[in-house]
Amino acid sequence: MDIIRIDRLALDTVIGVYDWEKRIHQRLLLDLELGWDIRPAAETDDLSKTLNYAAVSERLLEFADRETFELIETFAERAAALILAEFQIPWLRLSVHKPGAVPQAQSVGVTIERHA
Ligand SMILES: Nc1nc2c(c(=O)[nH]1)N=C([C@H](O)[C@@H](O)CO)CN2
Repeated sequence: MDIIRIDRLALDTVIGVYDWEKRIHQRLLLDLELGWDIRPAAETDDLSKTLNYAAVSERLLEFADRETFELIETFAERAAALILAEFQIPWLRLSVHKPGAVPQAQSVGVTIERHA
């Protein structure tokens, strides 16, 4: 299985367990590894035969803009389910980073792997 990557996709969303967090937007950074066979696209040089990373990114930005979350775990699971279902991806690994959540850390986060 080949991998199509999206690195450090920046999203602003309402996320957090504390009351003050429910009144603001905070930045999340996503790393995605999306399982895909890239050979049909490489052989034909045809975008329609591959997974369009721009379309995936746009869908995630829209999702983050419309929804609210408490936990980054919830964000990760729901984002993974959405991408698996809508883009016919067999497998993905998704990391969600929340920069600044712990002042002494560059970021905190979760990583999940899911199959369709
Ligand atoms: N495992 C988690 N721990 C914490 C989360 C979370 O989403 N998952 N969230 C918070 C707060 O929202 C924090 O980010 C505020 O700074 C605390 N722990």
